[in-house]
Amino acid sequence: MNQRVRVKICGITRVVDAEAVVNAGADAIGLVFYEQSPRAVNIQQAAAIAASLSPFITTVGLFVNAATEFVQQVLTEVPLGLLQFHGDESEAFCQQFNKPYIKALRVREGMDINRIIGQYKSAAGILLDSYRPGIPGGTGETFNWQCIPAHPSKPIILAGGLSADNVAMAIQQVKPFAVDVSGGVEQAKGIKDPAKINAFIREVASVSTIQC
Ligand SMILES: O=C(O)c1ccccc1NCC(=O)[C@H](O)[C@H](O)COP(=O)(O)O
Repeated sequence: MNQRVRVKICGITRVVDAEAVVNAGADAIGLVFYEQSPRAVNIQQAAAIAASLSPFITTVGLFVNAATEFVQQVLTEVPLGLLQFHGDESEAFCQQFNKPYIKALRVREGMDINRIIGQYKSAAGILLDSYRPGIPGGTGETFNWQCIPAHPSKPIILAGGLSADNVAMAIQQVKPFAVDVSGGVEQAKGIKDPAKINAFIREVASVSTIQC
């Protein structure tokens, strides 16, 4: 089966950036509900961004070791299509919200990625990101893509240090289901750059037909 590589632009903090993402043809936006992030949004900001989106764009809510009650509160106030757990959450934690979710794994040398994917049988997909001690995500750094198993049991969303300069090479090497970018399409932390978003999506489209 031939499949287009999907694009998620993470760390949207402004309606104007969400509009740029939609106009460029991305599939999903990410809203970071993690206070320590420079890209964090509060519930009011998130609700305004989500309300501004066109149909068929997935709104992804990103959490890092959040309390159950906080995730539930966000879900009652923001229409999220998908949850992204970017901390040390267990499968039991992730699936309790009865929402499709993706689990982020921060890849380290020697990690048995297939084994860990096996611990998240209920996940809709697995996001692979770079590992840097003390920083849960949005590092702007790539990792060794050769660590990624050739035939993972879940759709892979490749993240970590992607930009228009390397995303085509990444897709050709990894053949992911989707790519996820934040820092690589910014002009400043939390502020997206429409020209970089357009360039990123053009590069994805240039190599996007893969054999599944
Ligand atoms: O963006 C953040 O600040 C962040 C903080 C804590 C957990 C995750 C975070 N971001 C996740 C992402 O934006 C992406 O999934 C991914 O990490 C790619 O980021 P980048 O390397 O900047 O493209």
